Amino acid sequence: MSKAPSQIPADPTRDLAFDILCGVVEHRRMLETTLDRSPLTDPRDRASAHRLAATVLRHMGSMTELLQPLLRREPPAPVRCALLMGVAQLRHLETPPHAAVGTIVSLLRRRGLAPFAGLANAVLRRVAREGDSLAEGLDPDRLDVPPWLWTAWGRRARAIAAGLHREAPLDLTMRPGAEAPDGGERLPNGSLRFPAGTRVTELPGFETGRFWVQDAAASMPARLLAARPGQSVIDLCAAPGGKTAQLASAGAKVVAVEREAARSVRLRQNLERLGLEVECVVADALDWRPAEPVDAVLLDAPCSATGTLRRHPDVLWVKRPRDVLALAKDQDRLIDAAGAMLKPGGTLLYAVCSLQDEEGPQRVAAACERGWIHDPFTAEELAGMPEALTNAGMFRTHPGMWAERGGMDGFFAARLRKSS
Ligand SMILES: C[S@@+](CC[C@H](N)C(=O)[O-])C[C@H]1O[C@@H](n2cnc3c(N)ncnc32)[C@H](O)[C@@H]1O
Repeated sequence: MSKAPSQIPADPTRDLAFDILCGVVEHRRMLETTLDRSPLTDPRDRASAHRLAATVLRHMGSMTELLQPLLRREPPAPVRCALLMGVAQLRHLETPPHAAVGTIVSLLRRRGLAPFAGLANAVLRRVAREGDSLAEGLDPDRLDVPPWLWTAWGRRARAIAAGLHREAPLDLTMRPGAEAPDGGERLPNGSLRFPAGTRVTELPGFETGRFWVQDAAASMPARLLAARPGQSVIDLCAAPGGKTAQLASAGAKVVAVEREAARSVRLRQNLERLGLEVECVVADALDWRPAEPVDAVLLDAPCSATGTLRRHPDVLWVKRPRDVLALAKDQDRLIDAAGAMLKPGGTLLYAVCSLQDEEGPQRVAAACERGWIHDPFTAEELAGMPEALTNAGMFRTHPGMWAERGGMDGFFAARLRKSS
């Protein structure tokens, strides 16, 4: 007999994970957007919901394939999301089978999908019993990446996919001269690495601003700009401020330009915690211009963010090829806006957290056709991360690099000079 709704146990964590997944699958809504809108306040519940949803998104292709022989017809999208949550609990999150099945059956009843509760019960029990044989012969690396991305990544695809299946560690950038918290691994590029799941706010020195969170690869563009004390630098597209903090703590006079007012508040809060003085401007970098042209601009341009898929696996299923093309056009416009802020001969450090050729090497080639001069990075400049130096003197990483150390985000950077 089916239970009356009042008898169904509440489970806000799984409800939120379900909402996140339906948002991604049905509306191409980013995970953070649903999380931001959720009324759930308990940080542990939010973290659990995030973990469950992210696990589904990381393994979505292979888990969908595993379910295929167990379904006679295609279930509605929300039911598929619930089934995937069940499979993730059984196969990737070590939830005991009775809880993995029971929680999904309850979820379907709570969410007005009671007619599918029997199906979920039968299908998930089979996955619990026969999951290993059902998974035999599947290629998770290939299946968990949408075909357009697999093709675009070419020879890097398998290594990137393997990186996607690992949870990202926590990397910190230290303020110059600050004492490092115990227990971290010092990486060759200078970042400090802690295991995945480490809570940054609990590390000694967080409140007093001795460090900030920044993936090892993400710390490289500002390191490569090598700002000098007193040098005027504009940081375009600045929030939440990891690169601004690097430039300011190197002693540069930094103006940080951010278009979104809410993100600019976060930028200011982060800089305040770090005790760094920076002029923060809320403006569109396409229109804003400094009073005087400057020596250097760092442009960390908005992009598809495919380089961050270890932390944001929703990117895989939300972004489309046409998004990459639109973002690439925006990047051309931002590069030329940066040109209008620079002195003749000034330096532009263009960076994106993208793995796509269209956002990266192709933008540099297009900029050179418009009169910019590409100034290659040298092996000495990239001594801390030599594997990231491309033959053309650009900086490029992907999540499969440094696999034995826990990987890194995908980033691209190149140095351009404004013609004199
Ligand atoms: C990739 S994030 C920047 C990350 C940041 N540089 C850091 O290291 O912490 C891109 C940022 O650019 C901002 N943005 C996008 N388009 C912009 C524009 N035209 N002008 C200024 N900021 C923009 C977004 O709001 C977002 O905060």
